Amino acid sequence: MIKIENLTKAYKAKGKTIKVLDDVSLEVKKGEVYGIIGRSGAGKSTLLKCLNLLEKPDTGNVIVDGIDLARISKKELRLARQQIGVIFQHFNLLSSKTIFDNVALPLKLQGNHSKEETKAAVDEMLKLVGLTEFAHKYPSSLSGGQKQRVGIARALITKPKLLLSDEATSALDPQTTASILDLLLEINETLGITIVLITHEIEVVRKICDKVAVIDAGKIIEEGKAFDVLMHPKEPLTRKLIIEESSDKYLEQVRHFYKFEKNSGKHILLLSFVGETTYQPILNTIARQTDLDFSILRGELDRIKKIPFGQLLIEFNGDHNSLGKACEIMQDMGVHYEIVH
Ligand SMILES: Nc1ncnc2c1ncn2[C@@H]1O[C@H](COP(=O)(O)OP(=O)(O)OP(=O)(O)O)[C@@H](O)[C@H]1O
Repeated sequence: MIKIENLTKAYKAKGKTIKVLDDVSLEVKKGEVYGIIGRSGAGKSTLLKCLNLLEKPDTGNVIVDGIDLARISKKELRLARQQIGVIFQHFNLLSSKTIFDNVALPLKLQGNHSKEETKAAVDEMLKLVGLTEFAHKYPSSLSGGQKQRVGIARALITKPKLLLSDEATSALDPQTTASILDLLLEINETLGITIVLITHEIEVVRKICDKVAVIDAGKIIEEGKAFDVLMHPKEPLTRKLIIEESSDKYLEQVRHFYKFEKNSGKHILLLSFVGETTYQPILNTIARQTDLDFSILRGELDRIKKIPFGQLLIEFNGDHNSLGKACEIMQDMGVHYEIVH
């Protein structure tokens, strides 16, 4: 669906050249939800804007649905953009227009739809986002989550194949964020629309992304299935994003806490369970087959997209042979473990 090849982009400011995208290549398959995560200033917005040529890359190719957007005429680009919907962090609604007119706007700009067609299309979109009864209200009377629903309806009214999301949930509280992410997932699954989103929140990646790319200083430093990257991050920055913004924070706290008890003879392990292994009686098995005692320091169950996973932070007490045996058992049962201390 999307192929970005060797993209570079630099801005000139005050006589200096700042390289914002540095040889970025990535591929998004049809129907995927693809997340691009990074810290502020990493180049996320610039990369997203290159996907619909709102920013023109200095070099490289932006191929969307087989068309290299950087190498077509303005007229062709206008047509290609009709296949790309965009939603924004601050919704970008027109405050002087009703919800109905905001959603109808892209069709009006296309200029070739009858009043009846437009009404039918807007009604369909408002139903999809659950705002039918808000058609004649104005944006100022809506909550943030409702405004974003209007933004989504407006983005989808031209029936695009691709939806770009520019930090669409960053201005929303956690509960509203969850409902908007659910809506995006429903749209992806029922309408088959490919979604590319940029975010600085690992939670967004965890909830809806199939794939994720981590961007830092204009370079993609890690890329892969969201599940693999979240469970086994390779790069220190990815790990930091996960630890800073998710409940994995406790791992850092434990590292800090146990730093003073180096010779305690205790071993702290973080166990990660994926899919079916989540439901296995691993601790029971270890207790029966080794001389280790254990205490559970912390545990949680969650999902990455739809795959269940669990994490347990365990303090094992016993000799190294027993610990080795426990590690073998975990390996045999498909449980990933990390010796924290
Ligand atoms: N039009 C511009 N002119 C000059 N510099 C720019 C321009 N747009 C972005 N930049 C610079 O490019 C870098 C990347 O900006 P970009 O907005 O792509 O990052 P980001 O990862 O989206 O950050 P944030 O999450 O804070 O929005 C920043 O250093 C920014 O100051």
